[in-house]
Amino acid sequence: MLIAGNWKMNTTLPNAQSLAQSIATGYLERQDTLAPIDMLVCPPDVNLQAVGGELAETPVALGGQHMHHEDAGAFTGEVSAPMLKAVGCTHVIVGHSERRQLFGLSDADVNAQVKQAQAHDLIPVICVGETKPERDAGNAKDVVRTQLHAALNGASVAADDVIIAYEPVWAIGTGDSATPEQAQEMHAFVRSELAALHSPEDASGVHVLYGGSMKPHNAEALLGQPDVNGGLIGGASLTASDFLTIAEIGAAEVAS
Ligand SMILES: O=C[C@H](O)COP(=O)(O)O
Repeated sequence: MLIAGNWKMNTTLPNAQSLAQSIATGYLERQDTLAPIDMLVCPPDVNLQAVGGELAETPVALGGQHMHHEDAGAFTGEVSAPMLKAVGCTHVIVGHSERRQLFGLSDADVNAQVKQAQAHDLIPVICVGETKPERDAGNAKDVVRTQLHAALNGASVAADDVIIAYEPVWAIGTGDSATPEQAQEMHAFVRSELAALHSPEDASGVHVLYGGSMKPHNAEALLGQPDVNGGLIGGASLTASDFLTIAEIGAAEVAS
């Protein structure tokens, strides 16, 4: 079980420090409860180092939200895997739908970034998911299959090397999450595709996270699905109490 927060383009430095302090304090108060699960936060790049400092006494991991597939060079505005590593990141989100839709990220870009992350011992959290028209047309699984196969072409699918996040685009930031049944159906499909691509052994160990309006009120039902191994949480990760409540729900699921 991995509970991950994607802060997106939110938090100035003081806000990020304050949020991270609250998460650290809350984590330490609940550490016996939360010990069985993994946690990750992905703040804006400019706040990574400060957030890492605030979380230093906890096992909460640090991740980037995006990165370029080259080590360095004339790529104004981008960050690289070595830069993320140097500030303490262990993970990086790759292929978020907002990067795909708003910044033109292609499947080929996602693939290059996945391989670059793995080459630098960063675990890519690969986001896949369909739009509403694609779901309504009955194409959701085809879209996810295409994104998944493209992202993982030539990459490692060992459980320690990759995380998949199923994020239906229509559920992101809308308050309209997938139903637990919809999530389970797609997560099982993702796992079957991973098994076909590589091996059932690898596929069974890969974390497949759900993202899209996961909140304290719906986390139990979503995290209770057998193929849902955690959440990639946007809005609710910006409130420490909500993020920690979801983590507690995840821990309870592990314990049950
Ligand atoms: O990366 C996180 C997802 O886009 C979910 O965001 P959300 O929880 O605000 O819907």
